[in-house]
Amino acid sequence: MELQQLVSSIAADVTPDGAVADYIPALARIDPHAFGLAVATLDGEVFGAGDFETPFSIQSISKAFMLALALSQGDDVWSRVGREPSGSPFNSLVQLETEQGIPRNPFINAGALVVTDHLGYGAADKLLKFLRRESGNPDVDVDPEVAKSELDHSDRNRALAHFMASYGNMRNNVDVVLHEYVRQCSIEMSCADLARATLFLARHGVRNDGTRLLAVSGAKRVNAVMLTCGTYDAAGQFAYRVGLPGKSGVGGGIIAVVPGKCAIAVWSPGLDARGNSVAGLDALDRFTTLTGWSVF
Ligand SMILES: NC(=O)CC[C@H](N)C(=O)O
Repeated sequence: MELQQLVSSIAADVTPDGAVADYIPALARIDPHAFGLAVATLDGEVFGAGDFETPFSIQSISKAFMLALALSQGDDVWSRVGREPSGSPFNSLVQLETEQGIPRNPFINAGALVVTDHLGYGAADKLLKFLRRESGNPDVDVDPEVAKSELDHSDRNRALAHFMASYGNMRNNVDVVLHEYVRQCSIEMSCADLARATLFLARHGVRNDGTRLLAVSGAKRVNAVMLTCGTYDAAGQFAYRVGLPGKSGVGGGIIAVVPGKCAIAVWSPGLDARGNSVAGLDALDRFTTLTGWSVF
């Protein structure tokens, strides 16, 4: 089947379900029935269906790009954050105390706060610049309303950051780190933008302009951490059903990578209990089952 036909038939077959994230009030207003799917092939061509051009809040999908940016500067971030699945919710505090303020991985909130701190002041602007270039969309930007809403409801993330600071694992002021973090999470992109922006991970580290962000081994590592940790305490289920490196966000988006072939972005705001898009997971499951494209 042609890719366009495949993407359209998956979009026609899935049924949006689940509950919209409401702990960030600005996200609670999104239509839970929206659904978009885009597949970008290595040459940058995009096949999309449904609401694939509608911008949405990328939330924790930003964590995958932030890790890539941090690793493009070297490996030293690994002295401050682990790379094991947490088996705990994305905003959990419990492991931090027994593990002396070193978060399990860069894709739970604690880990992403450390990566943000590692990149320091201007981290969100650096990410924005990268995403605009890779997506080819100069209008990619932060939604200020979501950023404010998130900052106004950031007690949990603030607690995580202060707790890590107490172990000496925060270099910058917690307010600065939180400001950078909520801006990254509040970036709005469409599935088409995200699929194009994720292509460097399918191209073993090579950006859309042919330059390299990461060495082959660096891209392998980001993909590996996405596979094992990208969907929090559902990473086992995601690997089982989808069989690809993936990263989700509570805005209802998920990116996934087929190394050497394509990047996929799917969006449907209804979430399951672990904070992953119900229809997004279903669509990716169908995609890898129908194409046989998986890392296994
Ligand atoms: N899983 C997510 O997408 C969580 C991101 C969200 N901005 C938070 O910090 O809680």
